[in-house]
Amino acid sequence: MTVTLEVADGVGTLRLDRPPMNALDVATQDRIKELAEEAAHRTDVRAVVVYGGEKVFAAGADIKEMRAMDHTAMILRARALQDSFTAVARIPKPVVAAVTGYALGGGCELALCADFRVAGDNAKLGQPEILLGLIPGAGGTQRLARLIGPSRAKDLIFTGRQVGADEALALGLVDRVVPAAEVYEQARAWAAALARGPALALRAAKESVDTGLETDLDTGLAVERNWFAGLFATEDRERGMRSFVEEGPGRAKFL
Ligand SMILES: CCCCCCCCCCCCC/C=C/C(=O)SCCNC(=O)CCNC(=O)[C@H](O)C(C)(C)COP(=O)(O)OP(=O)(O)OC[C@H]1O[C@@H](n2cnc3c(N)ncnc32)[C@H](O)[C@@H]1OP(=O)(O)O
Repeated sequence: MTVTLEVADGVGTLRLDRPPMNALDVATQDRIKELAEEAAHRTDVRAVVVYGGEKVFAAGADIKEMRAMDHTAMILRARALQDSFTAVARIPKPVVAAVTGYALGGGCELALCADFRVAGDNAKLGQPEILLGLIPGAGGTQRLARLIGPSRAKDLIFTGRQVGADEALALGLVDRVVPAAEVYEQARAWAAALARGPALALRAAKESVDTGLETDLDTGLAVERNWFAGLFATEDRERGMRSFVEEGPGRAKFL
């Protein structure tokens, strides 16, 4: 199986395993969607790590498979591909991408669907589709521009160039750079800390920020206030405020 979901201590690891470069063929794309939806619904999954293994995150869509495709096949396939990655982006829980080695094309687009990206110091990210006469087709033109800004996104998409970990950090494309051997450990620790947090409040925060990026300010403010008011009905809110009042400054933290 090219993609698995391993769950332990509240963290679900969505693991790509299609040697040598985790090229994302149709079967892998469809499996990512299935497991992202599973992770979204499982109550024993409170945070997710997307991981490609020690050597590579994913070198993109499977060029050898794509080469055999014609325009009509791609018209039929393109939406399913976007939906596969959107399923990851729509997981209503914190998602951390553990980026080792290459995250190119669809690989970078998959990492963009996470809330956070931890990159190894040898990581290389980019959207090289232009070198194939294409553009990103799995959400990259939208998510990359939203994350790092339109001109920086256009630089990477127009040129197809790869950026190393330090430049990716400076661009805001990744959030943390760690020694390559520690990527999964650090990403999982981050996810595990978030998994200890108030699940509904985390879901509310993610949905409010993400919806706000996709709509007008009034609608975004409406989403925020509905979630804010709704959270007053939760035990986490009771517990959090009680802890502050009764325990003072040393009150419990989850991060
Ligand atoms: C009927 C339906 C059919 C549907 C089919 C398609 C579905 C829809 C898909 C739509 C996707 C749209 C959005 C995404 C687009 C893309 O991602 S386009 C691809 C972007 N990625 C790239 O351009 C990277 C290509 N790879 C490289 O540049 C290099 O391989 C590398 C990553 C820089 C590593 O170089 P190096 O270390 O020198 O290793 P190599 O020898 O090049 O590679 C090792 C083997 O891995 C194979 N490989 C690498 N990348 C891919 C890939 N993307 N697809 C397929 N295979 C890949 C490479 O061929 C080598 O294989 P072997 O020679 O057999 O060892």
